[in-house]
Amino acid sequence: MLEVINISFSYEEVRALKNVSFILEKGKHMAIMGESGSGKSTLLRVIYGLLAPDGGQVYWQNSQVMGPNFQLIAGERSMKLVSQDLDLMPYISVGENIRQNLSAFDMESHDERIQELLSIVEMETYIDTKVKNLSGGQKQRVALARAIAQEPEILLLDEPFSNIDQFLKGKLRLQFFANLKEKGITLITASHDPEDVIPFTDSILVIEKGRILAQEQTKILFDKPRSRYIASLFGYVNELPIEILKDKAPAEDSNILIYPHEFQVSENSDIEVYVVNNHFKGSHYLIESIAKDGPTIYFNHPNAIKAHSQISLSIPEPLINKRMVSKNV
Ligand SMILES: Nc1ncnc2c1ncn2[C@@H]1O[C@H](COP(=O)(O)OP(=O)(O)OP(=O)(O)O)[C@@H](O)[C@H]1O
Repeated sequence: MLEVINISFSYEEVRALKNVSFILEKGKHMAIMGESGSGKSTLLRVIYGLLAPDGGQVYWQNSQVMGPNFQLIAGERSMKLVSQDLDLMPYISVGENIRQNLSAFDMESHDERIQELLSIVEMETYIDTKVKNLSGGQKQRVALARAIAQEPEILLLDEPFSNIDQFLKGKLRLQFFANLKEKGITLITASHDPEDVIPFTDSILVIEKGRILAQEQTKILFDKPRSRYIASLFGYVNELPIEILKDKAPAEDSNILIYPHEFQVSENSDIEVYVVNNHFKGSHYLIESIAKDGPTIYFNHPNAIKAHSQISLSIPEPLINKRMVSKNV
């Protein structure tokens, strides 16, 4: 079990982490999500032992992770961090970069293991290529393979797929995360891309301005987000005044959060909108519209809808109660 207890950290003027606490069970996969600058990378660096916190402690399997002031080589040995700067050696080959992270024992099995690791990230054909000649996405894939060369107990990933193209990303994520689960490796992934994490994590830790807003199972967080900030981590969300539901509106001074795919187009319903624009999304259109009483509403529809058309939208009843948020959040 990883225990992060009351961690605070400042970079001179900036208080990057404020009283951060959470627990992660061994073998579980968790994402840290939050806007740019919210403290995700800093938190990973404190957990790994690269930064010494101003206050608080980190424990892995009941022993304390000692920070840089207590170790000759910074970084906890049972963990691996793949940071945004990747930390590869540019002038040696892909294969040799990985070999550097394999154990000094069992040397006869190294070639086989390097092949196996490169196949997980689909880089077998680059084994002899110097790292300096790779693209940004290819370097990320080598860094991922290198990080699991000697199966760490915890893997910490900072925006691990940010430079990898869409063609490969889907398959790579499936293969890579499935491999970690199979090996029982505990995982923390910092990301602001919902596609990177939602299908692959057991839970999400939401962070804003260095404070934890929520730690919840992924599906629960999506179904019942407590604020627009949290819902926005899953993609675009509409925040509408509850009065838009007319006589169905509960007598509360709240807003309601609705994702674009949740609206239903139905005749004579409460929300009448005029279509402004259509945005093609591949499997559907995202329709931009304006409600009669003012707010802009985005909803999904299988087809494009003519601009200026009048459409009636409804919100499924079960969503109404669980999506109300205070107007001040
Ligand atoms: N080396 C540094 N010196 C001073 N301030 C820093 C340093 N690194 C980060 N910060 C500040 O600390 C805060 C948290 O930064 P951090 O990099 O942890 O955020 P993040 O959530 O990982 O952002 P991103 O998603 O853009 O990578 C930000 O306000 C940032 O400007």
